[in-house]
Amino acid sequence: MTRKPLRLTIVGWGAIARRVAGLLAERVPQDVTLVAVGVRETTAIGAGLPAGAALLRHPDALAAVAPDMVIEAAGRAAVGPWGEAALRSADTFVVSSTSAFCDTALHDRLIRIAEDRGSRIVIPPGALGGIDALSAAAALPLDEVVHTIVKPPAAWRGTAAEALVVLDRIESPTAIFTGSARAAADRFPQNANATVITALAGIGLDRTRVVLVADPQATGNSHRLAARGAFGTLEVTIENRALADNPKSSEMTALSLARLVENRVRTLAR
Ligand SMILES: NC(=O)C1=CN([C@@H]2O[C@H](COP(=O)(O)OP(=O)(O)OC[C@H]3O[C@@H](n4cnc5c(N)ncnc54)[C@H](O)[C@@H]3O)[C@@H](O)[C@H]2O)C=CC1
Ligand SMILES: O=C([O-])CC(=O)C(=O)O
Repeated sequence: MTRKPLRLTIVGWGAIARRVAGLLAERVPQDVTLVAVGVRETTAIGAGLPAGAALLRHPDALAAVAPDMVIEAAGRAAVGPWGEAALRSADTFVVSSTSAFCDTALHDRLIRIAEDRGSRIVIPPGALGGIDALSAAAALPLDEVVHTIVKPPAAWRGTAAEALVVLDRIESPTAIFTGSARAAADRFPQNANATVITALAGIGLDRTRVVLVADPQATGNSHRLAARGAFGTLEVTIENRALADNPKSSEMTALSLARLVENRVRTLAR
């Protein structure tokens, strides 16, 4: 029996969205159709929108394209409106801007809609490695989870870090934040989404400890997860290359999203 191509919509058309669309077009062209791209009403779209993909300027337009899966790769503000519409019209809503889940009311509202409609919210591993192990380990008590993110100063430009340190002048690794995952993702929504992934997989937003570091010697974005509990201990470090179009976001985030979609259409998921 032949499977019908997966009808995919991506919300956002920035560094991650374009990379994911490119990877899927290259790797599984027959199995996935990008039926639409969701943008803000004010967004000017340059060249590069795949042929046949509709441009949606409002979440209400989602129902008409009948997607199977909607991937958000836009920003924290997009998760609520696009998520509500996606969970009503698609079976799966995949969230990249996971900092949105610091808002408990939003989290609960999306869960309620998903339960009502029989749809699912999926949190991909994003920029991280080892999330599968942390999530499995959380079936037993966890004592401690620490997530350290190290990025070059350029990745912290345009964020709350600028009020704390003079990014152009730092000469050695400098901690710009230490605290909970909730506070990290709230203050650094463009740079600390991954801490929410860790928190949701492990011991939650308030118990997960986070350290954010600006390092003038760093050439990419590194994430170190350290966890201790009844399962044993875990230490995973990933040194990610940043995406060419956005130094704040890692290439791995796009690769991981492409894998998630490919696994949905592959006979052997891996
Ligand atoms: N979960 C994870 O591990 C990671 C998550 N991220 C997050 O993923 C998101 C996308 O990242 P990038 O592609 O690198 O960012 P980007 O800035 O390159 O692209 C975002 C695009 O979304 C559009 N956009 C913004 N708000 C929108 C809205 N309300 N509705 C529709 N479109 C909107 C922008 O115009 C832009 O084209 C960001 O929130 C980023 O912080 C990034 C890296 C890792
Ligand atoms: O988690 C985020 O917001 C982005 C990040 O650190 C990465 O892509 O390495």
